[in-house]
Amino acid sequence: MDITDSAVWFSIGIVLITTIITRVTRGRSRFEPACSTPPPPVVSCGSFVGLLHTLYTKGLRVMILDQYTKLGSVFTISFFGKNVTLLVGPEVAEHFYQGLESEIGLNMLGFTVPMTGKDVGYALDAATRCQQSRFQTDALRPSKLRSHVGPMLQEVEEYFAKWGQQGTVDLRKELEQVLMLISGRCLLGKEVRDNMFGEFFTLFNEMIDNGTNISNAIFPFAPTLTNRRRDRARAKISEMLTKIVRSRRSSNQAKDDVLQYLIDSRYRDGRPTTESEVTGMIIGLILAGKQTSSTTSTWTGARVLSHSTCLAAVLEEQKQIFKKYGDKIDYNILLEMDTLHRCIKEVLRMHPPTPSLFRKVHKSFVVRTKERAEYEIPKGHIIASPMLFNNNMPNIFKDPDVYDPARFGPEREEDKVGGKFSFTVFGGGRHSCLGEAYAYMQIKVIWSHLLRNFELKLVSPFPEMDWSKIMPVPKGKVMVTYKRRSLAST
Ligand code: HEM
Repeated sequence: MDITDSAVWFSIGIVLITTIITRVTRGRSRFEPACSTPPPPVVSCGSFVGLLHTLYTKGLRVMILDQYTKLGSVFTISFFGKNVTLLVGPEVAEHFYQGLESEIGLNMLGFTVPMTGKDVGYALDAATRCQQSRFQTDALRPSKLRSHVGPMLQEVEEYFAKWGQQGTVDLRKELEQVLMLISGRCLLGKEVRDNMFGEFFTLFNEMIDNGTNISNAIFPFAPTLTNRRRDRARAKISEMLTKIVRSRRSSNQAKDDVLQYLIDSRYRDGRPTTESEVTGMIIGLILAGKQTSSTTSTWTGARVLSHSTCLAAVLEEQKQIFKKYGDKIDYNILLEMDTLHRCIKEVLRMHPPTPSLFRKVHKSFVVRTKERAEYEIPKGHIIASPMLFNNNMPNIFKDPDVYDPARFGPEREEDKVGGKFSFTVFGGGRHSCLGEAYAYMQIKVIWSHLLRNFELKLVSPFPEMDWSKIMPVPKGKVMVTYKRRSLAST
């Protein structure tokens, strides 16, 4: 990781968090009852300057490592009276992921509300959101996913059929496109995919571009130009989707896509979902899955194509599967692609699309470190689970800077040996990702097709990380040359 960039990212993160805490805590009592368990050690204002210096000169990981070595796995960064407590490593992560929402809040995700709308997700109370999560979980469960493989494959085949015999492309742009087509087809359905795909995703990209910057996260409702652009795009998206939901309902058309599942979902009291809830939930799913999957697909290309042993291993796997099943691909065959799966998982370890998760403490709680020290994390603190650091802890992941997919193989299983919360790239506990299986599935459909049909070479330098977004992405173009080939003849 680029040191300066990570430093900038972390500083921006700190500023963002401070601002959010200020906004969230404004007007509330600061008094917390005294207790016998001590609070975590604090990186005070004095050391804060040193901390920033380390951050800018040596990077985020070294900075956290310094504090981790000095203070242990739980420490608070305190500045201008605000507190962000880092919970480093799996031993102290349990309550972060498992705590009740009344105790550990998700307020940090409030910036998504202007995009998903006031009737869904983080705009709602936990009980209603839980029911909506159930609709989304059901829509993405394996029994439903099976039927998406065919349409995904068709989108992928049609898209890459347009490539010539050989050429040079920006892999990042190509993969973004194909993933949008897959979302259009499997999540949104035929009306969007066939009739308004271009317009829909132009608007969607406009909404994301103007809605997921650090500034939106700090001031999601301020009357800024970017917020206005975001809202304008969102209003048009909402209009398009509302028309589709209304038309499907009035004509009793039943489709096999996630949108239809959300339209047909009912709350426990029998109430059907409203148009604006369906619209908000489907936007939420695309929002959660689009950037994360396209970033991961691009990194998969960059890593595998830069690593001859991995490239040979994934190719050999495709050859063996091809020998067994010919060019047929279905849900079960995708599950057999273990080597490819591990290559993607290792990419996620090294390039987690969400480098850290944040929560707000609503009720003080006690954590116990592996050295048996106990600390009470006071109400009002922001807590962070820094995946970017956790995924690189050498006591869990051997030689963490080395791209080594075999670490997840049956002999090593480093993520399991380290304990329940060692690998939280898809979150964990109460709010773990609902789209994990879907994400792996679409990335495997794309990469198995590319490996089988093209000889690829990365021709631009290995990409750096662009930290200017809430979800960092590969910086610049990721240029790749391709030449058609047939796996059967290799
Ligand atoms: C490589 C791809 C992906 C990664 C790395 C990823 C990562 C995550 C993470 C870390 C969380 C937890 C957030 C938190 O605890 O604050 C999450 C939640 C979520 N993800 Fe994903 N995600 C991916 C793809 C997807 C896809 C494709 C979908 C849907 C189609 C999806 C839907 C969701 C939803 C709905 C939640 C919210 C769960 C809740 O709040 O209960 N994700 N994801």
